[in-house]
Amino acid sequence: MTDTSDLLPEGLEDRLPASAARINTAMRACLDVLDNHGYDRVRPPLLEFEGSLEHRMQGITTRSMFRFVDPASLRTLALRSDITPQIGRIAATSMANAPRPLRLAYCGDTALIRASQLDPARERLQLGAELIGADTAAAAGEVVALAVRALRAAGLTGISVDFTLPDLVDTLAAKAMPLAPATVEQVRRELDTKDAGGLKAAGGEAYLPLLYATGPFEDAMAKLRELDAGGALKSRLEGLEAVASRIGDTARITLDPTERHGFEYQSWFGFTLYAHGVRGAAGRGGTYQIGGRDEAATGFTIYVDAVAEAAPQPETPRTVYLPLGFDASKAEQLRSAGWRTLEQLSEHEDPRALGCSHVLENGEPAEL
Ligand SMILES: N[C@@H](Cc1c[nH]c[nH+]1)C(=O)O
Repeated sequence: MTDTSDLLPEGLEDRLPASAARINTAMRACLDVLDNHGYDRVRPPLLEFEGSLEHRMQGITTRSMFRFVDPASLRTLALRSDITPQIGRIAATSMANAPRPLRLAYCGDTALIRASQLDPARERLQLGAELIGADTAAAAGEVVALAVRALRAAGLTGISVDFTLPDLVDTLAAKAMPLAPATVEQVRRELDTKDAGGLKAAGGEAYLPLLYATGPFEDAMAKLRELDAGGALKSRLEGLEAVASRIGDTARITLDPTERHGFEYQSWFGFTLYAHGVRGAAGRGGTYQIGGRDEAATGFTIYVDAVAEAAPQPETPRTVYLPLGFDASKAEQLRSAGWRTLEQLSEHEDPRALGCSHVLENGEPAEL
């Protein structure tokens, strides 16, 4: 019987060995790719002052974060729900004088008060890279290509990248397709729900073609180009072309120019990563502005738990049982040759039940 005090809160779970091993394998594969591409790992803390998480980037609210008063400082702390704003803080403060572009990588747990219906988990392992000091098409291209490489290294297949233009409505509403400030949000909402009738009723008739400029990249781009009277989107569309050419055929590309779910702070460019077998998104990224220093940046975050679930099962390592009185130097030799060892502690152990595939016999591993 489980004592109720042993239960975990909703959306939180223990990762037992098989699941932890999958996560570890995926995490290592992705981190190696980031390191190989010159991204230096940093480790911001799990919690910090609420204000510093909130003010770093536009559109972040701490409402979805766990918050409490710190008995030491008597100030409100928040548990991070996203690591990117922390990287922004590091770039704007302790690494403000580091040469640009600055390439940083990270991996750590995040927590959310309220999960979504699609993904009930309230603890999520984020892993990512941020390229600080550039939000050009070249920077975005590097970042998207890197994200795709990381997912491939984790063993994922059928990778696709869905591009979006998070500030599209604002850009168009400013001049090319003017909207009264009061109707901008309404138009955005109708575009979110892809409701043509609602869009017209809200006074956003001019925005109707945006509803249809979605799908496979080239087709959707052709429609967007048609719409771009006056060239308000010219530089953005060229940017998208450049990013797409960088990805080549390593991933399928689609475009949904008005998608803004999950893009609270991204500016001209955003993307969502999908892959075969991954429930929901495998990751997300885009360009953004770091507050305080007002510096442009581009980056991505991979949602490791989701990725690990879909990644191929890591190979079961060969484990050799070391019976009482074994030769320590032989055991050391086996470990350096890639074996996993397990020492006998007492009589009457069952090496097979303990996960061993071999036993050390006459100085050599013998199959069990
Ligand atoms: N941290 C963002 C994605 C991102 C990273 N860099 C820029 N955007 C997320 O998890 O949705």
